[in-house]
Amino acid sequence: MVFDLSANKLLGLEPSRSKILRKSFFDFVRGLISFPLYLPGTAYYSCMKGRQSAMEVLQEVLEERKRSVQLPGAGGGAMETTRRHGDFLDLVIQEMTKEKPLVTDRMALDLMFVLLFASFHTTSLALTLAVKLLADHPRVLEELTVEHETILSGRKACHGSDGITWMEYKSMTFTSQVINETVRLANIAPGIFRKALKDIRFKGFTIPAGWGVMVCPPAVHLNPVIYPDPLIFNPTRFKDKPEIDRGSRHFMAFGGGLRSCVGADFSKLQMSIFLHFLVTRYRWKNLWGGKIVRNPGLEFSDGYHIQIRHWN
Ligand code: HEM
Repeated sequence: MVFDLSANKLLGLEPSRSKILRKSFFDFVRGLISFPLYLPGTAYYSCMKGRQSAMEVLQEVLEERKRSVQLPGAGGGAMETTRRHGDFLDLVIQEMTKEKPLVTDRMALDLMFVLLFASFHTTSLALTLAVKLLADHPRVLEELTVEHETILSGRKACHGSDGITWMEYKSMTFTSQVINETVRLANIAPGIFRKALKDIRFKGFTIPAGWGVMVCPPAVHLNPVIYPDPLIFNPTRFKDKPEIDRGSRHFMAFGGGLRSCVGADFSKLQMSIFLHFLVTRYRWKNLWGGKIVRNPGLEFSDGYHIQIRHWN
């Protein structure tokens, strides 16, 4: 679901076409952090093959879209004369068809690849974990449901529309705590990379200029000094902590600083909408699976299967 939505909003792909791409991305993700042995049968090999076939599909999509626009010099001003699809690729093509484009074909392909990867693998994992944690913590589910039922009754009293408004989204304070607590425990990015631009003194050690530094978010998010009982799912620990929205030394699920996640706000919105409909319309119970492993990223080794039914 998350992949199809991302593929549609970014590249305008219909589900039938994004299915092919999804398979390649799954192969890519499976071997993303693996021993780099390029031999058939290894995780690394399937990762490289997955990337290759995803890039082939993306190349086709890019070529098709380029053919559908009028290039400068071919008469007329690029995008103005062509059909807009209302997706992110429109903007990329718009830049590529300028007289002096900043984006080359290669950059466009890498951009499409990285955005698809960054948007689906992360949010879908976080949502899966959220569904599991809520099923395992009925009191949290109850409080979350109350927040969303209150939104529904307020809406009925006012305008009766079905869509979530921005004000309603902004009123989802407990939902935001649930999301923060879920991504703290999920540690979807097990490592964040930076480069030391100058010598850095740290606790008696020097990190020389030019060295790569791997920041390890789980070491922060599971530190009992910062988060007492760190393995317990307790969304209220994020009550009254608005500063974590920008990322901090103590909360870096979406990274921090200049290179922090560009999709964080989008992803939180997407998760809030998902949770709104989930808790107001459905109930579910665990069937099997749900075993969490770290490889080193979050994985459900035997999947996570639930039975879901209409509730309201
Ligand atoms: C639960 C959802 C998500 C999580 C946990 C997550 C986490 C992260 C983390 C930890 C980083 C590294 C930040 C750093 O180095 O400081 C990152 C970077 C990035 N994320 Fe996300 N992300 C999520 C969703 C998304 C979505 C939905 C998109 C796109 C629509 C996205 C696009 C990106 C991009 C492009 C970068 C690279 C930013 C840069 O290097 O300047 N992410 N994300």
